[in-house]
Amino acid sequence: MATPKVSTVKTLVEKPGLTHIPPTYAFQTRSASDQEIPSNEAAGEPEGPIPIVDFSLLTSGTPDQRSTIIQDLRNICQDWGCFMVINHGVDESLLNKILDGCREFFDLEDKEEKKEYEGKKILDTICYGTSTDGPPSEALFWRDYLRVRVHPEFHSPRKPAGFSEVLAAFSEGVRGVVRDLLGGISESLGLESSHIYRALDVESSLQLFVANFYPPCPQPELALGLPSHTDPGLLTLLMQNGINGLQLQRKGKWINANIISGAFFVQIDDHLEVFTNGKYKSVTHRAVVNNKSTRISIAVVNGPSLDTVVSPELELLGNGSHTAAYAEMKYKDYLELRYKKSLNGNSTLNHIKI
Ligand SMILES: O=C(O)CCC(=O)C(=O)O
Ligand SMILES: [Fe+2]
Repeated sequence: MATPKVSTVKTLVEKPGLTHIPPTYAFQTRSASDQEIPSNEAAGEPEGPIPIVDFSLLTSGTPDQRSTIIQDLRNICQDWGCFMVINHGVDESLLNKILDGCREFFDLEDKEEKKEYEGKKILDTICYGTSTDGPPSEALFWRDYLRVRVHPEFHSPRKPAGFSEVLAAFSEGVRGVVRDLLGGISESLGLESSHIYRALDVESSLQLFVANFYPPCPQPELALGLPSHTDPGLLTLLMQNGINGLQLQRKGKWINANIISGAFFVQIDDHLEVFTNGKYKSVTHRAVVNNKSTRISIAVVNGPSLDTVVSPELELLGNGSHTAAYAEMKYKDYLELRYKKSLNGNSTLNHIKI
């Protein structure tokens, strides 16, 4: 059956005099798990601010500083599953250029370049769309997006001019940060620094670049930008245009992730949860919207290679004294399974939990 075309939220807000959201975007149609905690109520920071990791101490600190940061990473990954990374070495001007480039992409006339990338599937190279990227559902989300496969082969939309060079430099910079973070995380688990990188073929990592565009919404308390979900990869690095809207589920509450300007917000994803046999859990998150400013976020989902079969690492199972809590699965098959379902609430991880 052909997918009915749904207009983007950008087109919707450009119509003059929009004071109410169309009923298909209304929160009441959401699953019970999203309704339990309405979008802006109960959001706060009950456990103190999100931890901050100084990346420069991991890469060029003294041995003492490095071992402290690795111990911090162990505690943070176990307790929070997410943190902000400062001093990551990716040039601030590059971060600004990629944000500007994404805004220009969303500003292209719909009839031009963007049309070519509509309605594609998860493993297609470039996809532009609205709402979530699973199968069409009755409820819609206040979000347009561009998703591009940038590694192991690099792809890019042809427009806007110069975007491709910026995207290549940005995704390479992110891969460098991911490599060193995975090194620190490996050590935090008592493994050799290069262990995760080698075991999960991160050299050929599937790296997905996702730009999310959330225009002002006239009734933000009734709509959501993205529903509750976890990301499928190993680590997601996220940045934004200075407008907050990301929320994390922590100890049964939604809390606001107020991201420091210029920092990367790092999340543990499903496949680090599998690899660590649940010691480090992937973070459930969602995006709320506001009625004042357009929010753009960029989430880079860094995975193993598509052909890597991921299973709980034997060395972390204590030589057989713990049993594996997740079944093994090829990353490619996991992605296909995940994008067959609608995003709302249910984690794909539940399919492989033993
Ligand atoms: O916009 C955000 O803050 C969240 C984006 C996100 O979760 C995603 O793209 O997977
Ligand atoms: Fe996400």
